[in-house]
Amino acid sequence: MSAPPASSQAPSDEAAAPTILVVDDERNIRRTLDMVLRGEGFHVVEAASGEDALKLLSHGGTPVELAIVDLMLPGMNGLDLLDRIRQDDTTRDLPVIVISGHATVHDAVKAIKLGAGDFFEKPLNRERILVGVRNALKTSRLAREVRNLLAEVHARYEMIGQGPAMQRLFKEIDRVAPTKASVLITGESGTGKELVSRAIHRLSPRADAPFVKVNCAAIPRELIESELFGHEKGAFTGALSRKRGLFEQAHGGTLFLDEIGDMDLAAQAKVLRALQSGEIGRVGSEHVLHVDVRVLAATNKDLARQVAAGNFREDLYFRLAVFPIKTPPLRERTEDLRPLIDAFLSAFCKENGLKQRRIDPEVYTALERRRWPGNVRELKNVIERAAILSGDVVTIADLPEDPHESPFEEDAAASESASDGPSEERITLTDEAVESGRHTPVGDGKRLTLREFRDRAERGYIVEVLSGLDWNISRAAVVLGIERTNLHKKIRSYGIKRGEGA
Ligand SMILES: Nc1ncnc2c1ncn2[C@@H]1O[C@H](COP(=O)(O)OP(=O)(O)OP(=O)(O)O)[C@@H](O)[C@H]1O
Repeated sequence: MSAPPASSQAPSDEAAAPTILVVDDERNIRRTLDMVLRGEGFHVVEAASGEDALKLLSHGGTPVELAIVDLMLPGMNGLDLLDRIRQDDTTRDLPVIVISGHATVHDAVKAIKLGAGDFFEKPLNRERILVGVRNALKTSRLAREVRNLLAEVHARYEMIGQGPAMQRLFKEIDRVAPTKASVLITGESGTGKELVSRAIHRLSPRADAPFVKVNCAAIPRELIESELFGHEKGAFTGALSRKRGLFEQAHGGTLFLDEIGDMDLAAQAKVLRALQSGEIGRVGSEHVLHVDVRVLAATNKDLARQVAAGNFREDLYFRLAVFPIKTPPLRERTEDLRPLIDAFLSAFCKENGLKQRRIDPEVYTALERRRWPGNVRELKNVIERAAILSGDVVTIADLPEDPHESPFEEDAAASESASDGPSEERITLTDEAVESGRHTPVGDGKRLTLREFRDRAERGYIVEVLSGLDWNISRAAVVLGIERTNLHKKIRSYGIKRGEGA
């Protein structure tokens, strides 16, 4: 292979040329790659072993932008090297292409699962190398840009979201934060309403003053007034000393009234008065205190409906909803699932001193199919649990059952109407007969068709696997080697009930 002339897509000058690390113990392969890549204007550094490659990567100097690693290395092999690269914070995102001979295609597949971007088979082909290298560099640059954008967004709002719904939300936060307007944040539980309120405070001119949160649902009705406005010593039984209320504590800053939909009507009247006049009085005191507080409120209830039902004051509703913001449910922004999953997994491992995990791509697909009624909070819990259960790679077997999707409950109706499922009347073989291979008909002496026999055997095996795995569908699907959705279908069509065969 002779060095080709530089092409039009070659990096234009030496300073901008990406550095590519070639790791191979065979000198000829290193020379070939060096010639092909240098010919295209790339900068090449070489290592003859995994150990040398790690030294080179940790050495500093010109940052390596791509590594090409042979899987068959003496000492530390290519898979181990890849694993080490992924475990190190400084090289975790380095794109890696693996080189494999025919004998190691299986390992190459394993390497791709471990995060290798591509693989070159020996003998090496010049065009294949150049296309692979350019693609890997382009993909990694795009990924870096997305990461940087996400990091910027995260630093500003402390929330993750790259899809249009979240971009709209961020814009609304930016608009309203600098003002003193009250904001009513509505949205389903776990969608980030509290995070929105904190972002508004942080991005407001009040950022250095207190942010005080009140959970209106958690304070007993008889205590809410003294909690919000404070009390004098002896104002009521149990008022052993003078106490500042939350409005007073938030003076100059922001008061966040969470679960406002659960505040009773008497307290609502007092909050309204405080908002209208800017004046509050401690319980048991004649004194009037002037407070400068910006109020943010949140609820997962339909407050307009609460107003119509007479459970919420209309005047307070309008006072709070000067600027309404709605946090979108997770099922309407599935494009945010992957960045959320990655961020939760990485943060959880870091916080708990665990080795960073990789994610089997099937995990994303499986989680994208869920409905997430508990929204981001539910997703976070699922990921943290999976991180605890998993090994180096989080797989679908580490995911808990989706509590909102049980095929067993829907079974009764489904199995009654299932036309292609096995008919109870016609199937006469017992499980034992199937297991022992005795295909003798029983009952009316009619022989089973092959399809009926196969269905019966399949049903019995699925029940056995499910009951052995505590009826965990994700794990059973892995053991059976089929998609979860396919297993769901089979459970329905065979009319399998949880607990049967026990
Ligand atoms: N966009 C997001 N990015 C990162 N984490 C998020 C995001 N949205 C929510 N979370 C996380 O999900 C959990 C729930 O968020 P939060 O408490 O703000 O929701 P909420 O809507 O106020 O819930 P509730 O109505 O039950 O009080 C928190 O752990 C929060 O950090």
